[in-house]
Amino acid sequence: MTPILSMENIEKSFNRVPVLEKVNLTLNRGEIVGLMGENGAGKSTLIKILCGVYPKDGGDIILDGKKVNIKDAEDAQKLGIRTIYQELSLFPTMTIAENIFMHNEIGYKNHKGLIMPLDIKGMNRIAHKVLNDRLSVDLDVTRRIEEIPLAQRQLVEIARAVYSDASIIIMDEPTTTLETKEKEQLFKVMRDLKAQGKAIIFISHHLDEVMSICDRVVVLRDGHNALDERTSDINMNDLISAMIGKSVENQYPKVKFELGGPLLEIKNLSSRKKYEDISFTLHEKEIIGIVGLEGCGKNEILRTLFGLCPHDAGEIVYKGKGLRLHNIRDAMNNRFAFLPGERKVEGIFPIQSMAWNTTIASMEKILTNRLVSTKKETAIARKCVEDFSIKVNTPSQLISRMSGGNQQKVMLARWMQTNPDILLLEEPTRGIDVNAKTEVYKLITQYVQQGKGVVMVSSEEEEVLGICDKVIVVRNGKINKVLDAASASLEEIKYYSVNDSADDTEGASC
Ligand SMILES: Nc1ncnc2c1ncn2[C@@H]1O[C@H](COP(=O)(O)OP(=O)(O)OP(=O)(O)O)[C@@H](O)[C@H]1O
Repeated sequence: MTPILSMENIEKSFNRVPVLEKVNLTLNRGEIVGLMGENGAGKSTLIKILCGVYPKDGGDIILDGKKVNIKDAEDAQKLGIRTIYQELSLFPTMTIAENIFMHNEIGYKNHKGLIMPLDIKGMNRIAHKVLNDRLSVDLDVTRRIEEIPLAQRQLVEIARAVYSDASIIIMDEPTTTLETKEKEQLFKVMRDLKAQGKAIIFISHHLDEVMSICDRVVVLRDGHNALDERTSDINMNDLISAMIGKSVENQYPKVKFELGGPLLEIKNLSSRKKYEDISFTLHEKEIIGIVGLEGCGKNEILRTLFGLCPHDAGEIVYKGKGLRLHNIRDAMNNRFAFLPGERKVEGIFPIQSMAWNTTIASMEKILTNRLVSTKKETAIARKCVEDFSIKVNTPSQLISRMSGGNQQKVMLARWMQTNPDILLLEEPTRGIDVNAKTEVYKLITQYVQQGKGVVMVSSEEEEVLGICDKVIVVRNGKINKVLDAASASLEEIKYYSVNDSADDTEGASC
């Protein structure tokens, strides 16, 4: 059978630095192929070439047996290639139906060929049918995108691809912001699309997801093909070895330190409609994880500690003294640091260099006579490149031209540079590959060893159990359960995320 897609010997360099060297990727109808590799391995670049974002320097793209020349994104769409990026491209103030029909509107053409007026009823009916019949999803298509949760927005993007009759659908880390139940729904939709003969490329750093949903996996390493195998013929260790050239002995290098005195005491903290009566103590050398379903209030609790979310009752006591955190400046003056989860929106300064982004929170270190010393800035950036294994051509490279995972490492390096006493982390390893995750865990461990404290919010329950001392499960804005990470299980975290601890039954193993 002729593959629907065959990318052969694809080559690409940026500023004469090779990023892809003779890379091959094939895809068959009704097949889901996982595309994996370390941060900076070249996955997004390969996909962007397929979608017409970047021109290739060499090699061929063959669709259904015919060589094609994809000049731009419009070309790719005409050829039936659609990408669903993490940052969705929907119009928030328009309805689900209007988004599905964007650029494909139906209605009555006027004498200039413009579609006026639109057949709103007809579009609503068809949009509902696409969602219902093709994706088995029941949504009110007259709702605006801004009114629906992220997971549903992703389904709308997929519906748009399906309606435009895409035969190749590329999903770039689609599960990063999804909860377990939403992931299951997405996987069901992917299986349905596969049964309809669609071909899917699934990019993910989650080995378990790739092993469970993909038929085949292609691994890139440093811009070369490192593995192309059916998932049924390999195991996770094979995948890790192909990605990083060695196996990971212990993904969570947790060291249990004897805790010091109280560093931060949170007493009956409340913020109207967000969370209520939150109390816990963070000790020196302690890592606390806060978990719970999306919207439970966990992020707002963390953000309050960095002056980003106001609270209207309760107390924050830091090293024995009551603290007022009105804004970020207050928090930074008290040596608090915060790594936001939405890297692209709140983290990076895209038009600045990697070095600039690394040092922006610790400017005092790079000043000479009150002027920025580029020499000092570069020296710090170079040290961070080494300490955090950051892949970048030079520290002067624009951060927006770095791979997603490497941008995340720069964010962490930025805040570590401030030498904080308390590190507040929101989804610290989002978009980071398996090897880099372990490096980040090691860095966090070394950091708390110096008597510092970490509070982190993460939707990756394994990581919370793997590196935290204590796990606080928040449900409906309240602390529902506090678990000892050393003895708790994933099932307990999931259970207390959706069930009140007051209703504990024998089914809950706690
Ligand atoms: N526009 C660009 N200009 C210069 N270099 C670039 C550009 N885009 C990507 N690169 C470089 O190409 C390499 C591969 O990046 P790419 O984004 O393809 O990696 P990736 O495998 O998708 O990584 P991640 O898992 O972190 O998203 C990186 O070293 C990156 O810095």
